[in-house]
Amino acid sequence: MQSEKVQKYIDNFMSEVIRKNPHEPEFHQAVQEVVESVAPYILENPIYIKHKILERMTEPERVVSFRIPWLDDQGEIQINKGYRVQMNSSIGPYKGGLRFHPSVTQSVFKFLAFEQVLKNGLTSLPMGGAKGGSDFNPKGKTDFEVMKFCQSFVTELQRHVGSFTDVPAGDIGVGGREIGYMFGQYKRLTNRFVGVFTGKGAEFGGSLLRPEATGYGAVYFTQEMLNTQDDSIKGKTVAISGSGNVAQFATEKVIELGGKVVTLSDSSGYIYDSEGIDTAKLEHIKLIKNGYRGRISQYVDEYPNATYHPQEKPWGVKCDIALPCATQNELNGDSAKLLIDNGCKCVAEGANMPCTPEAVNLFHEHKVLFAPGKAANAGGVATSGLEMTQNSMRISWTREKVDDKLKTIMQNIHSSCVKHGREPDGSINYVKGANICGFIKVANAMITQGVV
Ligand SMILES: NC(=O)C1=CN([C@@H]2O[C@H](COP(=O)(O)OP(=O)(O)OC[C@H]3O[C@@H](n4cnc5c(N)ncnc54)[C@H](OP(=O)(O)O)[C@@H]3O)[C@@H](O)[C@H]2O)C=CC1
Ligand SMILES: O=C(O)CCC(=O)C(=O)O
Repeated sequence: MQSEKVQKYIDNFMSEVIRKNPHEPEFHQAVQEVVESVAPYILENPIYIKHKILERMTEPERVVSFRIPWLDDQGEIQINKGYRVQMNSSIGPYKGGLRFHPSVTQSVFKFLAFEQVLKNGLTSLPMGGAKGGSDFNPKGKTDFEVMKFCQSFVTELQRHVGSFTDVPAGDIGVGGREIGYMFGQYKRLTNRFVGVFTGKGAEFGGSLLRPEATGYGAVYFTQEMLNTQDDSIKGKTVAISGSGNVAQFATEKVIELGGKVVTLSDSSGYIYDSEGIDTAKLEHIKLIKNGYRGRISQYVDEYPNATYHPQEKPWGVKCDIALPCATQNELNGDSAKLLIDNGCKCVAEGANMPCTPEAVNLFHEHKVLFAPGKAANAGGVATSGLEMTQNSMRISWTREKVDDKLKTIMQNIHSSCVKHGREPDGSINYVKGANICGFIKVANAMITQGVV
């Protein structure tokens, strides 16, 4: 419960954000959460009010949107819409992923870019925040069509990015295949072999462990949260949503640490395997999703003891830990109630903003350990930062070295959340901790750089 003065500040601020950014519900949601966390801190430190930091932080430095024409395999012209939201460059070049999914809007990219600014601030690496992508749907497209689309996308995007300007990476619908095509086209257009994308193939400058980093990092963060209660992942039952990059590698790390993953999902439904998804089963899922680009339902063809639940989410199963790793707002208040009633004690967001505000409030109310995405999934962008470092130095670190650095970064983010998120009753509000810590880093850089 906020004081009357703080609540008034939040309400006034949000009504202005909504007035200036109409019809952008995801962006409003992301800003509201941050403002609620930082408002008391800002009111105690009026320098941030004088410099209008929050007003500037919620206005993107630049938004570009553009046409992407390309020819499909039938020779027909297709037209998609492209975006890049360059939100904040006060602590480094813009940095953040590209999403290819038919559901994207400017609101989605603004929320993702805003989250990215604070997340990147938490990593302690010099990266500003951006996000972008297209309403292109890679599902059902041939490799050749994906390549032609990526080439057209980069033909416009290349004007706005660069290794000292803006360094995109992957997100939903964008993995190693797409980054390879985009890197190739950028090199061809500019005649420069530079680290303008991260998540590249290891043969041409990609960091070892970048594909694994978001999922592994989310599990390292979960482990840190459990450590505060003298607990661990070993022996725990874990429900995971999604079956893409983040979900696959979160599953891999949970298995390695002795936990039992019982669910994975995609946008069509979820699978439940009461015996647990072991390494061999996970390899089969990787083949289905990355090799055939198939559906998670195909898992039960190979493992008939498991069950498939079409059009449902996995949050009704009994578990100790939940890792939502698919997309925004996939876990609502009703799902949170189910998880709490079934004894779930820890939730860490592998995806960006997968839990609705109602769900987050319930987790806090019931003292469920809850990690927001900007802290828990920061391992991906942090390892992208490590890829940028390796590219600048023209060297390649071993997998072990990158993993050590990733672990340390996740531990440091956890400590920062504890520092700023400790409540009077001793519990840790990781949302508050992450938001205040990310805010301070970016805000102080903005003040130092003047009114820009
Ligand atoms: N990749 C990275 O390094 C990082 C990713 N993230 C976040 O993690 C999340 C997952 O990204 P990533 O694993 O890379 O993406 P992928 O494209 O590899 O996988 C996405 C997964 O989520 C499912 N999904 C997508 N949209 C929906 C939807 N509307 N409803 C239900 N399921 C959906 C997909 O199912 P289907 O196959 O049916 O589409 C797929 O299983 C995103 O929120 C992303 O922003 C955060 C930090 C870094
Ligand atoms: O690696 C990156 O630059 C971006 C990762 C990303 O998109 C995210 O953290 O949401």
